[in-house]
Amino acid sequence: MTSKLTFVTGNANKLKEVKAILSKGSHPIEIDSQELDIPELQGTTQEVAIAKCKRAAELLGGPCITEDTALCFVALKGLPGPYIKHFLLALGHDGLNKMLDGFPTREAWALCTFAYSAGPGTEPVLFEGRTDGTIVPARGPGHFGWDSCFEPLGTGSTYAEMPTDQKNSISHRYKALEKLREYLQSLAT
Ligand SMILES: O=c1[nH]c(=O)c2ncn([C@@H]3O[C@H](COP(=O)(O)OP(=O)(O)OP(=O)(O)O)[C@@H](O)[C@H]3O)c2[nH]1
Ligand SMILES: [Mg+2]
Repeated sequence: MTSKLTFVTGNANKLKEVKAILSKGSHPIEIDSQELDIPELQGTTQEVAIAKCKRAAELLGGPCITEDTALCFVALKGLPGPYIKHFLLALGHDGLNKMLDGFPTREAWALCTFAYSAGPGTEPVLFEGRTDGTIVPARGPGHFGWDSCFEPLGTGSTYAEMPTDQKNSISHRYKALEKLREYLQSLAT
C-alpha cells in the first residue's frame, strides 16, 4: 500500500489500538487519521457502518476506513449493540451490570465492524470481528469505555486488566482488522 490509509474516527483509544495492530504482522499497514463529525444512523451494525463510511469518503473525497463497535448482551437479544456509547454515558459500568440483574445470563459479545471505502460513490466493504465474554463488575483501569466490565471467555481477566498486546491479540478489533488486512493485501497483489 503506497499512500497511507485514512482511518476516520474521533476515538483516540480506538486509533491507538488500530495503529498498534496494523503495524504488526507480515504486511504492516500504516494509517493516518481524520476526525470528522459524522452523524450515526440508527439501524443494524452493518447499516450504521456502511452509512458512516460512505459519508466519511464523501467528506474526505478519497478512500478511507471507519469502525463501529457494538457491545451486545445475550439477555437483551443483542442490545445495547451499536448504541452502547449512549448506554455507557448514561449508566456507567455499574448501570450496565444492573441492566442484567434478573436475567438468566450475563453473557455478551463485543462486535467490531470495519468499513473500507475505495472512495466517494463506491459501496463500502465490511469486515467484522466478534469476541464473546461476560459483563462483570468493573475491574482494571477505566480509561477505555467498557473495557473494565467485559471479561472475554476463558481469560479470567477483563479487557482493561489485560496487557495491551494480549487484548490486541484476541479482541473484536483485532479479528476485524485481520480480515481488513487480508483484503487490502489482495488489492495490492
Ligand atoms: O471498552 C471499550 N473497549 C473497546 O475496545 C471499545 N471500542 C469502542 N468502544 C466504545 O464503544 C462505543 C462505540 O461507539 P463507536 O464505535 O461509535 O465509537 P466512537 O463514537 O467513540 O468513535 P468513532 O465512531 O468516531 O470511531 C464508544 O463509546 C467507544 O468508546 C470501546 N470500549
Ligand atoms: Mg461513533
